[in-house]
Amino acid sequence: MDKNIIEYRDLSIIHSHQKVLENFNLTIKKGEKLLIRGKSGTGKSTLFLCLLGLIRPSKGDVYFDNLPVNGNSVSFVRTKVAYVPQDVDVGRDSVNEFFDTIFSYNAVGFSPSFEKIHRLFEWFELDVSILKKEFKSLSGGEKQRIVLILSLLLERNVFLLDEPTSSLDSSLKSKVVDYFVNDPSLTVIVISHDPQWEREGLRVVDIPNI
Ligand SMILES: Nc1ncnc2c1ncn2[C@@H]1O[C@H](COP(=O)(O)OP(=O)(O)OP(=O)(O)O)[C@@H](O)[C@H]1O
Repeated sequence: MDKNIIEYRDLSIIHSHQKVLENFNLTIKKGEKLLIRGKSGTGKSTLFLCLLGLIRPSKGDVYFDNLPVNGNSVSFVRTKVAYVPQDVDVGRDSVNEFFDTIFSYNAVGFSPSFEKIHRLFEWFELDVSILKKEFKSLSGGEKQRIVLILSLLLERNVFLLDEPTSSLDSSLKSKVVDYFVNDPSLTVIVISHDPQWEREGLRVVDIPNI
């Protein structure tokens, strides 16, 4: 576990004249598990969006697998990273249609097996009948688990999880944390205020107020 997978070098972000991050440095090694904490508005989600090329830094660079994230590398980065945002809106689609849409993209290039879908539904305590329901009609906790399952079905090794357990009860939180923390092949960066993520071996990074 000694190869750097993500590096924020001297990153500064200014959103509409407001300084959000200033000279921020962070190096993440392959297989590491990181918990990002900090007050609301300190720029935690912005760190994820910079890595995905959705926000351009005002100063500094982000590197993924030693490549600077820019117009040439961003599609590569997006095929390697699974991003779970705080809120997901998929219109009126059923869960099945939502999955079909994601797996129809050329950048994904495969469909998950039914066994894998069923195994994950079982692990996260969801009934497969939910596949037929409108995503919009699900409870907050069901939606969170569906999006986490989707991120795992993508078979990527780097996970950016933005408050992924905020709507789950304690026992489900623990299952989600177990799943992501116990697999040494995964690099996991989670933004959460939930103490359940504070596991041994997980590095805590506090984003300062500026
Ligand atoms: N596209 C944008 N344009 C202008 N301001 C933005 C933009 N995106 C984010 N911001 C501002 O940048 C700051 C940091 O936002 P960010 O979402 O990264 O914070 P956060 O630490 O993840 O917050 P929270 O814990 O509340 O989710 C906030 O003040 C936000 O309003």
